Amino acid sequence: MTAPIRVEPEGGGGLQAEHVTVTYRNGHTALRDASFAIPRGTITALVGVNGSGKSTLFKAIMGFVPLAAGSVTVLGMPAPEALKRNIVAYVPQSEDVDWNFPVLVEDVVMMGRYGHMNMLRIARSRDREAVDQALERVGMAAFRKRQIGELSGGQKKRVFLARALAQDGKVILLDEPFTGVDVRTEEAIIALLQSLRDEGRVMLVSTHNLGSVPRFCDRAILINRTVLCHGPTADVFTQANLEQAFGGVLREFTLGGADLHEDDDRRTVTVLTDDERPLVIYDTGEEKAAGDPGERAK
Ligand SMILES: Nc1ncnc2c1ncn2[C@@H]1O[C@H](COP(=O)(O)OP(=O)(O)OP(=O)(O)O)[C@@H](O)[C@H]1O
Repeated sequence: MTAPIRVEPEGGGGLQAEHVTVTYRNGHTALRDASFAIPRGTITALVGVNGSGKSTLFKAIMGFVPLAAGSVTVLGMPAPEALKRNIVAYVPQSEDVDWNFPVLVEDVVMMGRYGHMNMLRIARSRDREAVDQALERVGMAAFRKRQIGELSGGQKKRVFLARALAQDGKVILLDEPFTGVDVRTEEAIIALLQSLRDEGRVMLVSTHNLGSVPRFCDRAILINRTVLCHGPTADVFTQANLEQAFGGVLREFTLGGADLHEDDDRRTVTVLTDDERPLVIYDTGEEKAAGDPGERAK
């Protein structure tokens, strides 16, 4: 793979990683020299093949795994400081959660308030209000007395989103929030993320739903054990960049000519998919000027 890019700091002081390297205890380096910068008030997609280091990046930002090198800056402060101030919320992948743990939905959401409480963790009225509002906002208020393990996959995702809302995270990391959810729930989650963006929060969302990314993400990061390319979605989400990031893993087919038209129309439709919702690229058939391929690896 190509060498990582040099990142110019961008305005807004949102979330910035500089030369981040993560090596697990077994000696495996899952991320090497990964750098990117995301401004405030944006939704950024984190996209890459299985094992490319998406979850590792989230865990590194959250301080769950140590950085072997590099640094992460959150809203202009070092990540450990931002974590101490409860600014970063994390919605983990479903596989990373023990659903058999006997806990009510409202208790899960209250966990988002722990960082705002004292050592005894006694909830005050503002904590309870935050939980109520968060449950309302994700449409799960009616389920608050249910055991978390009794919910469907999409409902569980919404509860964990509510926990992040109750925490009032200014930076929200979501690890595959759309996996296993139906289209309606996906739409509801996207609408929620958009309203959080409009409040000026920073969202980093890992996803395999390539088709949804251009629709709701302002920016994208392509990752494969380092950051290959990052920037505005329109610059990053090109066929060439995605093919580089996914190699042979991506399914791709292009329809044109007699497959698509009964005349000599030169337009084509290309479908790229990582086996979730596909990205569809319409080619007008006109000669394209050489575009700026995002802020990509040189
Ligand atoms: N605790 C760990 N110890 C050692 N290696 C690990 C550990 N967790 C993950 N890895 C390895 O690090 C690499 C990156 O894993 P990671 O979970 O970050 O990938 P991912 O991009 O989130 O993948 P997916 O799309 O499948 O969720 C993989 O090769 C994985 O096997």
